[in-house]
Amino acid sequence: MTDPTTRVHDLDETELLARIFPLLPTGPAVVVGPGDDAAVVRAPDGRFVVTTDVLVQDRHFRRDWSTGYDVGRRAAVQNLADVAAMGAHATSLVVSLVVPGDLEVDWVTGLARGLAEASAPAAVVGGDLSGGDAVVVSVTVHGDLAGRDPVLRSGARPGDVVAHAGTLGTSAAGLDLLTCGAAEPRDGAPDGGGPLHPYVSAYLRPRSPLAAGPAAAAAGATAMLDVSDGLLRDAGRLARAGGVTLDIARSDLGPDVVALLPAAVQVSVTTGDDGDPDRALRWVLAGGEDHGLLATFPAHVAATGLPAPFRPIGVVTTADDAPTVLLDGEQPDVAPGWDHFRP
Ligand SMILES: Nc1ncnc2c1ncn2[C@@H]1O[C@H](COP(=O)(O)OP(=O)(O)OP(=O)(O)O)[C@@H](O)[C@H]1O
Ligand SMILES: Cc1ncc(C[n+]2csc(CCOP(=O)(O)O)c2C)c(N)n1
Ligand SMILES: [Mg+2]
Ligand SMILES: [Mg+2]
Ligand SMILES: [Mg+2]
Repeated sequence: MTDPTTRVHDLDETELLARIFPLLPTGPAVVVGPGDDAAVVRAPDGRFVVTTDVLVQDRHFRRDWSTGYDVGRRAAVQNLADVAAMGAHATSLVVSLVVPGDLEVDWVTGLARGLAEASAPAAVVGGDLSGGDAVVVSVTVHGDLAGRDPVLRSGARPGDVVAHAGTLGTSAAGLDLLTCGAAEPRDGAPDGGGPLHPYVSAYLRPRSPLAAGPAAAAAGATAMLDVSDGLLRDAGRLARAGGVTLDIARSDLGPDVVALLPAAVQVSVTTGDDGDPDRALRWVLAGGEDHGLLATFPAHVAATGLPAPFRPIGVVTTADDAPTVLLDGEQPDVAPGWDHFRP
C-alpha cells in the first residue's frame, strides 16, 4: 500500500509507472504490454502495434508560439515515432481533443490539417471531443509490423553498435531561442510552410525519420526507441531494459554540437550571460522532442552498413555494476533530460 500522503511529485515517472503497471489487466491478446514505446496486440488475423501520447498546453506547447497546425503536426509525429520505434508503420490514428469554448475554430481546423498532413498515408479514423480550461490533444496510433517481430527496448547486447537516426538537440535549441526571445515563433511564416527559423521549426513541427524504423527492424536492430525525453535519459531506458551499458562517443556527436553553437551563442547574447560553453552539448545530450530513433545493431550489421540515415554514436558493453549510459567511458556530468514530475 502506498503511504496515502505520497504525492505524484514525490516520485519520478518510472516510479509512478511502476505503481500503475501491476494494476493493469492483461490477457491472451497481449504480445507486448506496457513498458515499451508501443504495445503489440494479437488480432484474430495477426498482430498490431498501438500507442498513445498526449500534448498539454503550457507543458508541451504554448498557444502564443504554436498554431493549431503546429500542434496537429507535433501530436501526429510524437505518436508516429513510437510506432516507428517498434519497427512498424502507422495504419490509423484516433485523436481526442480538449479545447476551451473561446478557442478560434480556425485553430481547431488547423490542428486537423496538421494532423492529417503529418499522418499521411495513415488514416485518421475518429476521436473524441470535450471542453476544458486548456488545450489537450491525445492521439492513439495503430501500426503494422509487416510480419516482422517488434524491436523492443530490451534487446541490446554487449558488442552491439549504438546508432541514431535524425536530429539531436534542435528542438531544445528552438525552445530555448523562443524562451529567451532570441527568435520569434512565426517570423511571418504562414501555416503549412514558410521560412520558420530551422530550430524553431524543429520544436514547433518536429520531423522524425519514420521510415528508418521499419528499415532498422529489417536490418536486424536489436533494440530501439524514439528520443523524446533526451538522448541520455532515453539511452538509459535502453540500458536498463537490456541490462547493459551504452557507451556514447562524444566525437560522434561533435557535428551535432558544432551545428548548434551559433544558436547557443545567440541565447547567450540575448540573455546576457557570459556564454555557457556546454549549452549546445546539453541540447544534444538532454534535449529530447526531436523524435529521432536510437537503436542498437549487431556489430556485423554495422560493419556492412547501417540502414540510412542511422549513424553510429557508441557501443553496448556489459553492465559492470548497474546498467547505465556513459560518455567516453565516464558518467556524464549532465542532467539526462526531461521528467514530468522532476522538472
Ligand atoms: N498511464 C499509463 N498507464 C499505463 N501504461 C502507461 C501509462 N503511461 C505510460 N505507460 C506505458 O509506459 C511506457 C513508457 O511510457 P512513456 O510515455 O515514457 O514512453 P514514450 O511514449 O515512448 O515516451 P514519451 O511519452 O516521452 O514520448 C509505455 O509502454 C506506455 O504505454
Ligand atoms: C512550452 C514548453 N515548455 C517546455 C517544453 C519541454 N518539454 C516538455 S515535455 C518534454 C519531454 C517530452 O514530452 P513527453 O514525455 O510528454 O512526450 C519536454 C522536453 C516544451 N516542449 N514546451
Ligand atoms: Mg517513445
Ligand atoms: Mg508516452
Ligand atoms: Mg516522456
